[in-house]
Amino acid sequence: MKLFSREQIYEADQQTIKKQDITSTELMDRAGSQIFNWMHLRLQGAQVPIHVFCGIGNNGGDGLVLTQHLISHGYHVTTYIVNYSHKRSKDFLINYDKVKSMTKTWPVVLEDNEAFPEINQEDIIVDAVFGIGLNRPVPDWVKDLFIHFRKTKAFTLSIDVPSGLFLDQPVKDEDAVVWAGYTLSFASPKLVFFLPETAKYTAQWEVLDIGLDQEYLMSTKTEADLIGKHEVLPLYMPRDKFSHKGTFGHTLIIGGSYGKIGAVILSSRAALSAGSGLVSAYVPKCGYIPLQSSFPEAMVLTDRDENEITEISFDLKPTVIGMGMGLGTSPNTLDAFEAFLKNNKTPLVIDADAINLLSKNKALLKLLPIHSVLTPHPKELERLIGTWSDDFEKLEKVKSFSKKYHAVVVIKGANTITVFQEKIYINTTGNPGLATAGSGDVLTGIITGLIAQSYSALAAAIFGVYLHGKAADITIEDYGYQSLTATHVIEYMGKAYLDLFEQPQQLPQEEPKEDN
Ligand SMILES: NC(=O)C1=CN([C@@H]2O[C@H](COP(=O)(O)OP(=O)(O)OC[C@H]3O[C@@H](n4cnc5c(N)ncnc54)[C@H](OP(=O)(O)O)[C@@H]3O)[C@@H](O)[C@H]2O)[C@@H](O)CC1
Ligand SMILES: Nc1ncnc2c1ncn2[C@@H]1O[C@H](COP(=O)(O)OP(=O)(O)O)[C@@H](O)[C@H]1O
Ligand SMILES: [K+]
Repeated sequence: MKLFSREQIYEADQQTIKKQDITSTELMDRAGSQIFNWMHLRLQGAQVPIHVFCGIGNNGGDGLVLTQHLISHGYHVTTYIVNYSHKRSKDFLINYDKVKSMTKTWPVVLEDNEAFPEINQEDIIVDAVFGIGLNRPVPDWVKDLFIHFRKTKAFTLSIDVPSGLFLDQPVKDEDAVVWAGYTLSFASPKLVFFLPETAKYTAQWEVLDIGLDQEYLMSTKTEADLIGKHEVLPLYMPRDKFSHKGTFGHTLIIGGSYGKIGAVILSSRAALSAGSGLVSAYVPKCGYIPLQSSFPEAMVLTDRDENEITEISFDLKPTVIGMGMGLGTSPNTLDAFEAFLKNNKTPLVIDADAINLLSKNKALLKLLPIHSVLTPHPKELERLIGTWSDDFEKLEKVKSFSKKYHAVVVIKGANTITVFQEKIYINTTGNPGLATAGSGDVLTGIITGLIAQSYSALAAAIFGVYLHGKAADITIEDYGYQSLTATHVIEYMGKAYLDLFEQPQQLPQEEPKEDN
């Protein structure tokens, strides 16, 4: 799913109005009516007090359309105008007059220095104060209103975006944003719903279809895409009947040190579960027996040293190499890594201590083959690119890094983000069960195993992150969050693949009645 920017959404509005020959008021009607339908389906006329807070722009206008439907369907609704400016939008005014003409109880106008209405925890707040038009910090008294919302603990439904949340700037004051229980967004969810610092402002979100011009939406390229099943299915490569293990490449996993051989076992097993034809592991001597005995499918090569990698030399031609898991960062290992990079031409997936070695010796970055995949968690990323002041700066820095080194960067986290040059891909699978030792090693193995099967580096990163998260999502159905282990993720990879082709469940249909 594309994540449109603010400018693109305004453009989609304009194109829709032009091509469908409708007025902006009609478009607002669609938006407000969709919000109403969503609420009506759930409330079914329940007499819970609903407080609709409308700003003076088009977000407020959406709120006023909603209000009209709520009133005409007999809901217990109170409408407030949050009067932060006198520059009211045309469609706001049209709907303001409509509300006034249909009820004797006119909207309550809230100004600075006025008491806020009493709201109980069981009530519903609809937040239509600011939408995507927010362009400067919210006035102090409006911030106080948002704090009031939070204190009531009432369920808060935000229209389009939680008010006070900028689409392209960090939040400087978390009290100046509405903390939504649910956000109903138009055109697309917004990038900020997925970034670590701003995701918390809406517990859940949903996109409502307001019939925007399909041609514009389809043909417009976005800076960010949300990755779900629909997006990864076209990446999937089916297997030919006459294929053999050589068809699916040879993965080499390089890593491990005394006490950290498990990381290599996890990555190697994950590469095989992802579908790599052959898997070899290159480890210090102490890793030989653990690998051979726990993972019979792998071939094992060893360093001359017992405890750490001191020289990377092997007599095989891998399709791709995944490296860094459990590697350590000793001077001997650094020397081996540098010597290896100077001669290596094989595609690389780089994780953990291999990232740390690169971070300490930035000159080595130039030795990476193009389209290397790096899979840092936030701490590793910080070592690699330096600190950032907010998520937006982080993304910009990663984009620059990706362009400079022609690398694919996988920023691991709750919504793992893959960055390649100017474009970012936000993953939707995965869960907190993955916050467990070794799950990152598994991810590196999966991505490496996909490249072995001739997926491009970018496709392997996007698809690998998706499958890893999906396997974890299926695992928790059996094990719950706490008991999920990295090994489970490997074992559930098959189910993650099968899930790609599972049809959505259909409600059982009634049998046709037989005529007597
Ligand atoms: N396709 C779609 O998605 C559709 C979208 N629609 C809806 O339109 C919404 C966008 O509406 P919008 O452009 O009128 O802006 P909105 O957010 O209501 O703000 C109002 C005005 O407030 C001002 N302002 C800004 N910051 C301020 C501040 N801190 N303190 C004080 N004032 C401030 C600023 O005006 P300014 O004063 O800068 O001239 C701004 O224009 C969108 O989110 C969605 O709900 C649907 O109706 C149709 C289809
Ligand atoms: N809360 C979470 N939600 C979803 N995925 C998560 C969460 N926490 C961690 N993960 C995923 O788990 C993996 C952890 O990787 P990493 O920190 O390298 O672990 P390790 O070094 O133990 O292997 C990453 O793929 C990350 O995206
Ligand atoms: K809003």
